[in-house]
Amino acid sequence: MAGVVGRLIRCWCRRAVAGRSRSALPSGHPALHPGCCSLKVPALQLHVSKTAMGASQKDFENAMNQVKLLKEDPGNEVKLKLYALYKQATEGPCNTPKPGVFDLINKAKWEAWNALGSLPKETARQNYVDLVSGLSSSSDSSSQAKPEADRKQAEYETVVMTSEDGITKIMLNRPAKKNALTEQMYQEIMLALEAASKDDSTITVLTGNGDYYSSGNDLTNFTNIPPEGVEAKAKNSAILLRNFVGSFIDFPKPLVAVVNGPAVGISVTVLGLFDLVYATDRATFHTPFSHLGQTPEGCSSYTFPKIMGPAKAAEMLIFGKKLTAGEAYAQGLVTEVFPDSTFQKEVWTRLKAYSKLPQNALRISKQIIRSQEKEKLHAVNAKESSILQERWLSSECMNAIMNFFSQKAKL
Ligand SMILES: CCCCC/C=C/C(=O)SCCNC(=O)CCNC(=O)[C@H](O)C(C)(C)COP(=O)(O)OP(=O)(O)OC[C@H]1O[C@@H](n2cnc3c(N)ncnc32)[C@H](O)[C@@H]1OP(=O)(O)O
Repeated sequence: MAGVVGRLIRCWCRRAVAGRSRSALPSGHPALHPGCCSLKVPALQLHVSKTAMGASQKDFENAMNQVKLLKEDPGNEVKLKLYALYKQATEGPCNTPKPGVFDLINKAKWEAWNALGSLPKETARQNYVDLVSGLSSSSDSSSQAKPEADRKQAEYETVVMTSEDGITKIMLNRPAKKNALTEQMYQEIMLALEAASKDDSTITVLTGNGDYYSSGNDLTNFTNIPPEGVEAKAKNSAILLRNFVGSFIDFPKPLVAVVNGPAVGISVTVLGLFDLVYATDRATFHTPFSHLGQTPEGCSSYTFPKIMGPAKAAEMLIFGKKLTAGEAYAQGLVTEVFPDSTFQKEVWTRLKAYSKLPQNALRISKQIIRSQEKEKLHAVNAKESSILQERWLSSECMNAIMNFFSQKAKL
C-alpha cells in the first residue's frame, strides 16, 4: 500500500509540477521546485523540532517562500509532512471527512494531517519552519557538492563518463583517431554501460568527442597478433565483439545515440539496438564491410532489414552505400536530424526534458519493447560474431586492412 501511495504521490508531484494539477498543494502553499522528483533528502534532515516554539507569521511565510526555492525534491514523505504541518498551522486539527478508499492521494494527505492530532497551531507553524530550514540547508549543501558528485569519471582512458540531470553520458574520446574503437575502448564502453545500467540516471547517451561520432573498429586491432597466432586473435576478437554487442542488447534503460558526426562500421550497426538516434546533419552512416572483406555485425543483419526493409539494408550492408543523415532518417535508422549549428543545444534540451519523465515507466516500456526479441538478437549476435571470426582470417580481409595502413584505401 505504501508503495502504491508513494508511486501515486510521485505522479501527483509530476502533475503538479507540470501545472496540470496544483491541487495537491494547499492553496497558498508554495509549489515545490519543478523537475526534481527523483532526489532524496537524508533522513537526518527530516528531523522536526517538536519543542522549539515562537516562529512568527513572518517566519512561516518566509518558510513557504523558501519551499519554492528548494533545488531538490524533498521526497513524498516530506511533502506529505509539509502539507500536514501547513494545514495544521493554518486550519488547526484535521476537520474534513476521510476520503474514500480509492482516493489514494487525498487519503494519504488526509492521514498525514490527521496524524498531527491536536498539535497546537503555533507548534505546527514552528515545525514547518524548522523542517523547511533543514531542507534548505540540505539542498544548498548538496547543490554545492554537485559538480564534484556529478564528475563520475571512473578509471577510463578512452571514454569520458559523466552523469548530470538524470542523464549518464558516455563520450568516445579519441578524437585524433576519429574515435576508432580499440580493444581497450570496447572494454571501457562495456564497463561504462554496466555502470550506467546501475546508476540512478534515467537515460544513457553514447556520443563522440570531436568531429566524428566514430570511425568504427580500430583497424590496428587486427595488427596486434598474440604469440598464439592469428586464429587465437580472431577467436578472441569474436568473443570481444559478441560481449560488446551483447551489452547493448541487454542494456536495461533508454539508450540514446547522439551522433555528432560521421559514423562508420560497428558504430553504425549497433544503432539498431538504441532507443533514440539523434544526428547532426553533418553525420553520415557507412558500413563498408564488403570493402574490408568483412560481414555485418551489431545485429544489423537482423535489425537493418526490419528497420529499413531488405532492399535498403542490402544497399548499406552488402554494397557499403554511405547514407547521409537525411537518408538515414528517411530509412528509419535515425530518429531525428538537427542542423549542426544547433545540434548540441537542441538535443540536450530534449533529453533533459525526457530525463524528467517517470524513470521506471521509461525503463519498463523499453524492456517490453526489447524483450520480445532479446533471444533472437543474442542468437543473431552469436552467428554474426562466429562468421566474422572466419572472415578475419580471409585474405580479402587481411588485404583490405593492409591497404588502409598503406594509405591506398581511404574510404
Ligand atoms: C573486435 C571487434 C571487431 C568489430 C568489427 C567492426 C568492424 C568495423 O567497424 S568495420 C569499419 C572499420 N573502419 C574503417 O574502415 C574506417 C577507416 N578509416 C577511414 O577510412 C578514415 O580514417 C576516415 C574516413 C574515418 C577518416 O578519414 P580522414 O578524415 O581523412 O582522417 P584520417 O584518415 O586522417 O584519420 C585520422 C587518424 O585516425 C586514424 N583512424 C581513423 N579511423 C581509424 C580506424 N578505423 N582504425 C584505425 N585508425 C583510424 C587514421 O589512421 C589517422 O591516423 P594518423 O594517420 O595517425 O593521424
